[in-house]
Amino acid sequence: MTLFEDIDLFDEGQKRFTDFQLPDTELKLWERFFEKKASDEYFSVLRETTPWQQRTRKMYDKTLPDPRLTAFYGGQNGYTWTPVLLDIKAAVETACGITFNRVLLNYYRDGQDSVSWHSDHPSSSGKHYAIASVTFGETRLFKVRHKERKDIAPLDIPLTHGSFLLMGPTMQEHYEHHVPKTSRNIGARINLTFRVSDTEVNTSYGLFRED
Ligand SMILES: O=C(O)CCC(=O)C(=O)O
Ligand SMILES: [Fe+2]
Repeated sequence: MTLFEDIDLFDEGQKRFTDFQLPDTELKLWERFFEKKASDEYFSVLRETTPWQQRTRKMYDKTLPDPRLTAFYGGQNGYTWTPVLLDIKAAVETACGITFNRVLLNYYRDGQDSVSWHSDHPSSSGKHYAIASVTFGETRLFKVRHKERKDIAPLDIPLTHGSFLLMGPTMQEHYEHHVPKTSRNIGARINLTFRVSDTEVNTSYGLFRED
C-alpha cells in the first residue's frame, strides 16, 4: 500500500501526516497534532477532572464491567462541554473542516483496559458521519480490519500522545476497529472520539459489536 506522508519540522519534534488510502473509506492520521506540552496538560486535566463512569454490558446471563472508564458529552443525555474539550474540538474542526457535537472519552487505566472489535453506531437517524479520534497519554495499538474483504491487509496503527485520527463517514460500514490488551507494564491513555449527532437525544452511543 502506498502511504503519503507530509513531514514538517516543529520545535517539539516531527509532525507527521499519513493518508492510509483505504479502499471504501478515508482514514487519515496526524501524529503530534497537539504539541507535547499541550498534550501533557490536556492529559492531566482530563484525567483529574472528568466524571469517569464504569459502564456495564450484558453478556448472556452475566453483567460485566467494560474494561475501561468512559464519559460522554453533548446533547440532552451528555455532560455539558468543558472549556478544555471545546479547545480540543476547535483544533480538530479547524484541521478537518467538520463540526462535531458529541464526544465520547475512554480512559484506559493500564494495559489490561481495552475495547474489543466493533464498528461505531450511526447517529440516531441512521446516518454515519466522520469520527475524529484524539489520543493523550500512553501509546496503544489501534487495529483495523475490513468486514468482508480478506484481500485488504489489516492495519496496526500506534496512536501516540497528541495524535489525531480521522475516520471517514463510510469507515463504520466497511471496517471494524479494536484496541487490544497488552501485557506490557504501561501507564494510562485517554482517547476522545468526536462525533456528529443529527438529533438532540442520544438513543445510543459508542459501540456496535460484531463479535
Ligand atoms: O480508544 C480508541 O482509540 C478507540 C475507542 C473506540 O473505538 C470507541 O470509543 O468507539
Ligand atoms: Fe469505536
